[in-house]
Amino acid sequence: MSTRIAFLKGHGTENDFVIVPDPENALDLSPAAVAALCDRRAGIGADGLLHVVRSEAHPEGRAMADEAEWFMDYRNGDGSIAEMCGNGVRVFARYLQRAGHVAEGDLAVATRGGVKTVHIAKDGDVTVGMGKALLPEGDVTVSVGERSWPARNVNMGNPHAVAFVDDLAHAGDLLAPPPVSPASAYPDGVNVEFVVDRGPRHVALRVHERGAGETRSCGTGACAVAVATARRDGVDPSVTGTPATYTVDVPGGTLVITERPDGGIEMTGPAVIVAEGEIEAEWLENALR
Ligand SMILES: N[C@@H](CCC[C@H](N)C(=O)O)C(=O)O
Repeated sequence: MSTRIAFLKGHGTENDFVIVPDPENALDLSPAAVAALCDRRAGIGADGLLHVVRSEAHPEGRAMADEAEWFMDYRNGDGSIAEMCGNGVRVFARYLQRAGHVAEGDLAVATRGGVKTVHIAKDGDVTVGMGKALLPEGDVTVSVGERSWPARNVNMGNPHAVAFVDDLAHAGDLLAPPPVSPASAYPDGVNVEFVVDRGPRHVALRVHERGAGETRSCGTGACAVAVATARRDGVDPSVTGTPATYTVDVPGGTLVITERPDGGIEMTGPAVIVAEGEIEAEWLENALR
């Protein structure tokens, strides 16, 4: 490991990330190292970490290298691995553009959830083709204290439970993961979204993310919410043949989600780089002691 490690800090609707460019996959980013970097008091602080690696250089990216030059090795803030991060992939693309690796326009990014197509627009927004939602059968219940709600199980490459509530305050302080039952529906843990209506095809959410706690936004969560809301409303683009667009307010901004008749979901929102710097290798070594 070199004595200093370059990093950037970025966010998408305030879902924030430490970005670590490492094209040749030379760094040993253990779960403990990721958790130390994402620590908001003793580290840089973030909901998650975007390890930027050439697909060819990463064992989980290699099979996608013909389609996508870059692999998003996404880690949650507690060091755990996740399949996908919708805000992360947009910030990842913004980093690649800023670093001169790609131009505005379309690019493909390899993720554990498959290859995603990203469009970097001139106006600053970034759109990602998230693929299709899976809606596993079976009843799921989300609880907070004395209250509980039926929830929709939605898989966006990663697992979500979407509960419609009367008031977002009913989600409580979200300092701990809200219990979801049956636990067997989510053997690898779950991201939980609480949703209220704001208007026609317009909702707002709060989210408790697996591996990160309550965050200001979750892109895969916003897509899960858009699909769950559409089905609740009797809207299914594969039946009507018409795309359905939902506006999803998150605590950190707004995301616009469109589901097409072929089931493909696109998400648009801002992606911002706010700082860059160097990590002291000595600090990291001490943090891991
Ligand atoms: N914030 C992300 C989701 C990150 C992964 C999630 N915590 C999980 O463990 O599945 C997003 O924008 O999608």
